[in-house]
Amino acid sequence: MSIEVVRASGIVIYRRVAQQLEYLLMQTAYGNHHWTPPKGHVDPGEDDWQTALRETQEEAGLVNGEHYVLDDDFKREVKYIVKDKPKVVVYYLAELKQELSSDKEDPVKMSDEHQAYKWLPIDQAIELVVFQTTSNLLQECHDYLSSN
Ligand SMILES: Nc1ncnc2c1ncn2[C@@H]1O[C@H](COP(=O)(O)OP(=O)(O)OP(=O)(O)OP(=O)(O)OC[C@H]2O[C@@H](n3cnc4c(N)ncnc43)[C@H](O)[C@@H]2O)[C@@H](O)[C@H]1O
Repeated sequence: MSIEVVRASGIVIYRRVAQQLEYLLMQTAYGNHHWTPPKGHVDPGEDDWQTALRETQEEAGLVNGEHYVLDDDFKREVKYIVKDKPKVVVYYLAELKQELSSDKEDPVKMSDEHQAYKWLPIDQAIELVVFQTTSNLLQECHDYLSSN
């Protein structure tokens, strides 16, 4: 018998403010109000890439090309257990366009699924997400961007 794996996908979006990288985190309006990058379940007939773009638009109001530029080379998986089922979240990486990278021009528009969002430097972002696997993902993004 095969084990059912819950699959989701999303995008780690960062912006550059005064030479510093800030990462977008969103807080759920439900459950334990945890913080993650925009992401969601892969719907039937979708691939990870389509889901990531759709969920980012639905949850943050951000559109590929209009608001952010995706990194072609970065793709990582975060794995954990939710309600006894394994879950895999595929994350892509994207930079918010420079002309939108200030609080004044901030284009993020939340849906009802979230109650707050923040752009945070890496140390604060890692502290807020709490979960080790998601913290590791953010650190990996940061190391990748710092070395490029
Ligand atoms: N409790 C609830 N009450 C009401 N409606 C709810 C609900 N949970 C989900 N929904 C509904 O489901 C929809 C979400 O669908 P989607 O938006 O499509 O999917 P998702 O981001 O993957 O959902 P979720 O927030 O549950 O996932 P996560 O893995 O972060 O989180 C799932 C669990 O894993 C935990 N978790 C997150 N990241 C983790 C990690 N890295 N390691 C271990 N646990 C982690 C979270 O704290 C959380 O407990 C919402 O519209 C909402 O209506």
